[in-house]
Amino acid sequence: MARSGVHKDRELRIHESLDELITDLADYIAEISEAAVKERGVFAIALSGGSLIGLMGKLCEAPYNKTVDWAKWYIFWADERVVAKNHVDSNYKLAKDRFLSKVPIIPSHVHSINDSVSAEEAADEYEFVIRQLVKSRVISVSDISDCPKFDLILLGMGSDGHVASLLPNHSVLEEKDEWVTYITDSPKPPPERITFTMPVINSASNVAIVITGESKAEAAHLAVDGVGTGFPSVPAGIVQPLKGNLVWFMDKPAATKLDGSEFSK
Ligand SMILES: O=C(O)[C@H](O)[C@@H](O)[C@H](O)[C@H](O)COP(=O)(O)O
Repeated sequence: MARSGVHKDRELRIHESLDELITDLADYIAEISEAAVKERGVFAIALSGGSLIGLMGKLCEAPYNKTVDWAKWYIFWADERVVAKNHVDSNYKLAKDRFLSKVPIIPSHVHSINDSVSAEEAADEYEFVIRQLVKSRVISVSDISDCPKFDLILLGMGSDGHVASLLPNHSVLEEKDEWVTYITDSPKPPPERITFTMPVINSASNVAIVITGESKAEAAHLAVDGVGTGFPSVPAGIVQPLKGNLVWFMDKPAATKLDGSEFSK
């Protein structure tokens, strides 16, 4: 690993190469899955869209395809584009084509959104599904908020610093009451999306933000270094699980603008 350590209270794992990042990410996910299955008998994981899914690809290969207890996995989306499930923009389709169809996850454990209703209805229905699964303890519950406590939420970050579909300078960032909400004006197409709210992300047991490429370097700097400085950070900088762990996975180009010689070289 190029550099790994705590920087401004954040656990950063900055990798020399994408291959190294991909292996570390697979090991990290496999370890959290094993710990959750040992502790709770199940593993509830929320995915995002974008480059993240390709970066998880190693999980479909040996040894992970054999060693991970796939039958205990329950899949959710931290955000989803409100398009048909077979649409090229669908995060479900992306995950299905590149990951879910390659490992023995039980189809009924895959909880995607209803793609035949409006964004608002899809968000409401998705929250209802999550509420049922919290009741049956497939998803744990936070002991400090009334929020669900996912075992792991995986996030990518846009070059504007958004995570899930929580956009900078958007009222969606202020949503505190709902678990799942919606937007209809995403600048990154398609415009209609559902998204976990920040309180849900910050109630997870584990959150990973996976960032690659130089186009993310400025936002990574604002997110990681902007915290505690008194000025509003980008949405990624507001991710800070209240009682969970947060790990930032980066490649070197994404880390080039971080403060401090140790991390920015
Ligand atoms: O559906 C989406 O668009 C996402 O879930 C979004 O939050 C994504 O993770 C980031 O935009 C990063 O995407 P890239 O890694 O492809 O830049």
